[in-house]
Amino acid sequence: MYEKFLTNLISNLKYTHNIKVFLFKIYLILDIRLNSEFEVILKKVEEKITILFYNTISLRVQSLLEHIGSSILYLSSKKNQLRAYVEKHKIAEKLEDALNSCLDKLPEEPFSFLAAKLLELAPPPVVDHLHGRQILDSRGNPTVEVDVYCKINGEVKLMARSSAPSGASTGSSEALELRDKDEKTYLGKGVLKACKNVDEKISPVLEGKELKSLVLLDEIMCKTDGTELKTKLGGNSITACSFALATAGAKLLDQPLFMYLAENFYGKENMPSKFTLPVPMVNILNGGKHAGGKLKIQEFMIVPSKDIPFSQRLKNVTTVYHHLGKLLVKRYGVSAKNLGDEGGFAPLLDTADEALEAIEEAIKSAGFTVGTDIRLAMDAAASEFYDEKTQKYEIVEGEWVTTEELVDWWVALVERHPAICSIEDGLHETDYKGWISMQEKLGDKIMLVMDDVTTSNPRLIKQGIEEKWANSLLLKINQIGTIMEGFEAVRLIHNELQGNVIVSHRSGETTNSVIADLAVGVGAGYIKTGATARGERTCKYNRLLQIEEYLKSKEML
Ligand SMILES: C=C(OP(=O)(O)O)C(=O)O
Repeated sequence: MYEKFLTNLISNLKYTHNIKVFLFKIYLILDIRLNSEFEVILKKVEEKITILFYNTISLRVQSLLEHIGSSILYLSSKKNQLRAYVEKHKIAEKLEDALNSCLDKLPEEPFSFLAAKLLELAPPPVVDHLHGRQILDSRGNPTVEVDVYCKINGEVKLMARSSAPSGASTGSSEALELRDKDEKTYLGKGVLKACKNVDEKISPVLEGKELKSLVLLDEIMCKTDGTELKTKLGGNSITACSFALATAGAKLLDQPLFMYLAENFYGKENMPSKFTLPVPMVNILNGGKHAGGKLKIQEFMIVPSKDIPFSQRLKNVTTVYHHLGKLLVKRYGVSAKNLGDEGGFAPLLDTADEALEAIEEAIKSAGFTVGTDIRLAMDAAASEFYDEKTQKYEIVEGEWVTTEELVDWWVALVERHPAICSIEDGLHETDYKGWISMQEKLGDKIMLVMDDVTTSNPRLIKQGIEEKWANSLLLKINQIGTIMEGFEAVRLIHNELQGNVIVSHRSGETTNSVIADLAVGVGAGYIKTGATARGERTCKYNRLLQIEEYLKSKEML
C-alpha cells in the first residue's frame, strides 16, 4: 500500500517538481499513519525511494531524493507543529483531497527552506567525460562507439552509449570517415585514431556542459573540429558522440529520445502536440555495390500506404518480403534468397525490369494491390555506374548511355512501372544538368531524392534548392557529422522546398536506433532503414513500433 502511494508521489514530483507537496505528503504518511514506528519507517522509506529511483524516476529527481532522508529528519523536528495543523484541518482520513485543499494555507516554514536547500544540493547533471571504443559494424568493419559519462550529485555514471554507421556507396563530399590505414589491422579500416580523438580532443571540450541543449554540444564539436567535412576529428567520431549525447540528454531529462530531439529541433515553446510516424521505404532487393551481381541499380524498395497505422505498414511490407523470398527461390534457385548488405534479397538478375516485375508479382501474391497498397522506390546510386572520362552510364551491363538517354530511360521505366513513387540518386553526384532535366521531366510525378549529390550538407542542399536539382532529400547524419547539422538540412527541405525528407541508415550499421527517433522527432515523412530482416535493420523498425505505442497511449498521434 505504501509502496503504491510512494510511487504515485514520486511520479507526481517528476511532473510537478513540487517539493513542498512531496515532502508534506511523505511527512503525513510517516507522522499521521505510522507515528509509533517512526524510525523504522523512515529507514524503509529511504530504501524504497532508492529502489524506486532505479526503476522509475529521472536522475534529476534522484538528486533531490538522495537528500530526502535528512529532509524528513528535519521535518520530524517540526512534527508537533505540523500535527497540530493537520488535526486542526482534520486531514488524516482523506489524505489526498484534504492535502490539496489545505496546501495553500500551509505555513511556508520549513518547506520553502527545504525546497531551496534541496535544489541547491542538486546541481544539474553535467557531462563528465566521453570515451570512444572500436567496435564492429554489420559488415564486420570497425566503427566508433562512444560512452557518455555524467556527473550527478558528485557521482560519475555511465549515462548512454551509441555508435556511428558507415556507408559503402559514399558521396565524395561526405564528412571524413577517419580510418587508421594500418593494413596490418582490419585491412587498414581500424578506427583507433578516431576513438583517441573522442577521448583526448572531444571529451575535454564537453566536460562540465549540461545536456539540455544538444545543439550547443554539437556546435562545440563542430567548432573544435573547425572544418566542414570534419577532417580533423573524423566524422565517425563526431557522429558517434552526437548520437550518444542525444541519448544521454534524453535519459537525463527522462524523455523518450524522439521527444528530446523534437524539443531541440522545434524549441520547447513550439513543440507539436501530435507526432507522425514515418512511412518506411523498405529495401527488398539489392544490386550494385550492396550485392555484387550484374544488376546496376543498388536498391529496390517497397513503400506501404501512409493511410494505415505504422504497425500495419510494417506488417504489409514484411509479408511482401517473405513472398518475394519464396518467389525468387522458385524462379532462380535457393541462392536467390541470399541477402545483400541491407537485408534485401540479392538474386543474380540482369535488369531493373526483371527486379521490378518480380517485386510486383510478390506484392500481388501477398494479396495487395500494386500502386495503391504498396508502391515501389529505387536507389540507383548512379555515381557507382558512371564513367567520368566518357561521362556515360552503364545502366545495363555492357550498355553505356549518355545523361539525356539515362533521363529518358528513367521516364520510360516509370511509365512501364507506374507504381514507382521515388527514385534516389538517379544520376551521378555532379551531373547537375542531368538532375535538373530529370526534375523537369519527373519532378511533378514522383519523389526525386538527393543523396550523394547533397550528402546532407546544408550548403549543398541550398544550392540544390536554388538550382532545382530535385524535390526530396535523403538525410544521413554521418554524411555531415552532427544531428544539429541534420536539423538544418531538414528545415531547408521542409521550409524552403516544401519537399520530403527521408531519414536514412547506412549500408554498414550497428544496433542503435537513434535514426528512428530522429525521423519522428523532426517529422520526416519517410525512413529508409533496410529490409525488415537482420537485427541492425529491424531494431529501427522495432523502435518505431515502441514509439507508435507510446504516442497512442498519450493520444499524441
Ligand atoms: C544507404 C545507402 O547506402 P550507403 O550507406 O552504402 O551509402 C544509400 O546509398 O542510400
